[in-house]
Amino acid sequence: MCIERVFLGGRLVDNLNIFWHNGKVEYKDRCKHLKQKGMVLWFTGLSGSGKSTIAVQVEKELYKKGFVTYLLDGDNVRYGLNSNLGFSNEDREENIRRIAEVSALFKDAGLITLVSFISPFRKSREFAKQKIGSITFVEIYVKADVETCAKRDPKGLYKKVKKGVIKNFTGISSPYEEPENPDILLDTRELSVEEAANKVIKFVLNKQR
Ligand SMILES: Nc1ncnc2c1ncn2[C@@H]1O[C@H](COP(=O)(O)OS(=O)(=O)O)[C@@H](OP(=O)(O)O)[C@H]1O
Ligand SMILES: Nc1ncnc2c1ncn2[C@@H]1O[C@H](COP(=O)(O)OP(=O)(O)O)[C@@H](O)[C@H]1O
Repeated sequence: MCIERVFLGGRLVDNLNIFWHNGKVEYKDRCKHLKQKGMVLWFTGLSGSGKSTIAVQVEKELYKKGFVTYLLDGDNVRYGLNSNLGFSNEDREENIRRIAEVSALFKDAGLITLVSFISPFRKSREFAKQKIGSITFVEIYVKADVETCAKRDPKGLYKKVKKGVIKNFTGISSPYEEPENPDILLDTRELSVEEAANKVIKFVLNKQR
C-alpha cells in the first residue's frame, strides 16, 4: 500500500483511500487539438505595478492571434473561489496554492493561462512552478517600486493604507519577496503597457514554435 501525505482543506493528512485515475486523453492530445501549447504566464508584483493592465493587453493580443486563453485575476478570484481568504500570510499562501492548482488544470486543458496575483512569497511561486512544470511556467515580474505604485493608486488603496484603514498591505506592512531570476522582467517605469505586453507576446510566440 502506498501512503502519501497530501494537503486537504489546508491540512496535511495521510491519503489512504484516494486513487489517481488516468484518462485516455492527455495534455499533448488536447494541445494538438487546440493547435497550441498550454502554458501559464504568471504575473507577480505589487498592487498597482501593472499586472492586470498588462495581462489584459497580452490576453487580448493572443486571442486576436487565434490562441485559446484564460485570465485568472486576484481581485476576481477573491470574489468567488477564494472569497473565504483574507490577507494574512497564511491566507495569501492558501490563495496562491489554490491558484497554482487551478492554473495547472487549465494548462493541462491546453489553455494559455494568464495568472495575475501579487503572489508575494518565493516559496509559493516555487510551489506553483513545481505544480505546473518548469517548462510551461513563465514567471513575469511586473516591477514598480512602492512609491510609483502609490502615485498611480488606481483603486485608492494606498490612500486608505495611509489613513490606516487597510492593514497588512503588500510592500508597506506586509512583505513582497522580489523574484530573483524571473523569465521576463517588465520594468513598468521604463516600458509602456504596449511595450511590456509585446515583450511577453514575443516570448510566448517563441515558446509556441
Ligand atoms: N492588504 C492588502 N494587500 C494587498 N492587496 C490587497 C490588500 N487588501 C486588498 N487588496 C486587493 O487585493 C488584491 C490582491 O489580491 P491577491 O490575491 O493578488 O493577493 S496575494 O497574492 O494573495 O497576496 C489587490 O489587487 P491588485 O491591486 O490587482 O494587486 C488589491 O486590490
Ligand atoms: N507601464 C505601465 N504598465 C502598466 N500599468 C501602467 C504603466 N504605466 C502606468 N500604468 C497604470 O498603472 C495602473 C496599474 O494598475 P493595475 O493594472 O490594476 O495593477 P495591478 O494589477 O498590479 O494592481 C493602471 O492604472 C495603469 O494604467
